[in-house]
Amino acid sequence: MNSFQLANESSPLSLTPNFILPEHKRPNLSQVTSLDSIPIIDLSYYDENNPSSLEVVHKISKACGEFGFFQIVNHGVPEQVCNNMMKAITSLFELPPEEREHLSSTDHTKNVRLVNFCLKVEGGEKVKMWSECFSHFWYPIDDIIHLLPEQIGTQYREAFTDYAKEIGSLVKRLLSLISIGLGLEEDFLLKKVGEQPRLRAQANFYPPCPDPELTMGLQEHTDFNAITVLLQSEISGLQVNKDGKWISIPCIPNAFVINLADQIEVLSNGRYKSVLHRAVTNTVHPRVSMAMFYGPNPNTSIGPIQELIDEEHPIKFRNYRFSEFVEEYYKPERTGKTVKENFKLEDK
Ligand SMILES: O=C(O)CCC(=O)C(=O)O
Ligand SMILES: [Fe+2]
Repeated sequence: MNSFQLANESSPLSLTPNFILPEHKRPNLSQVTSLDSIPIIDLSYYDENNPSSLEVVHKISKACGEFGFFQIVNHGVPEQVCNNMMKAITSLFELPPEEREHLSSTDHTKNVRLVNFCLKVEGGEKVKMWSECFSHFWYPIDDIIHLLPEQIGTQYREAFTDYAKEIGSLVKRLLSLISIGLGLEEDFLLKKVGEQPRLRAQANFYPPCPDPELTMGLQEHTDFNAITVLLQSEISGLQVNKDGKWISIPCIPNAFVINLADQIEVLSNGRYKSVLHRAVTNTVHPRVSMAMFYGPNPNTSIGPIQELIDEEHPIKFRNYRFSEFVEEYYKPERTGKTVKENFKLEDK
């Protein structure tokens, strides 16, 4: 791919001033470390009939508390299903800009939308991100797949249908491992989050960028759902914040990156973390990723789980309806601050 044109722009992408971040928001790539990394967990060691597999539960629990992120291998999702998904996403972003433009929308409530995100800088102009993202609901898959517009061809529909079914089962397994790790009944989180989940998928495309130091593929954020399963192409770009430092996440063949999102942080009363992460660009290779967000239905009431509140762990967040959180997230005047801070209780 030589040049890429964002769907809502009239000329090929170039590093014009509206993509250039103010200095304090730039990625500062020389400070990023690859020495530390998020844990890699082999799920094939987990067997519910075998107590030694509690080691997997323990590893996940530790990763959730320390990093809020981990990678999983031998997760049981066929390689072919993942490859087909990646190919379909790549083809989608190869559609001519005028075809993608029909999908463009700034309305976050739309079932299907294509967006070029912006960063609202306090006291400044909006800065465009060096990426284009295509998102839509993914549950129940057989009901939503035919709602995708015509230009989303059969390659994407077929690949996505297979992929969504696999990820649906994988998330259920992960939620049960995470529940056990928290000392809860195995189906606790699934019941809480997954009765009638509201799930979005987001395919991200990051074209090569002439100067990755000046721009960002996706600005730092925490995910506001419950848990995210990320599939990335073999080009790295994801970075995770650990104790104020950025760590770059290596690409491992046939692995998924799992991250906890805000609702699990609240439900676990802060024991598990939803941490800041971002995507940076590179000068040579286009990069593709697919984030499958798994979150509660807007009517679900969320708050720290009773069993996880005690003298040593005083309650950290107030109760709310998930729709309230989402509303706060999309407030136009919102700038950098992560939304979960608004639901924190004062330290006593
Ligand atoms: O592309 C990536 O690696 C990160 C994507 C991401 O964080 C998101 O879609 O929320
Ligand atoms: Fe994210």
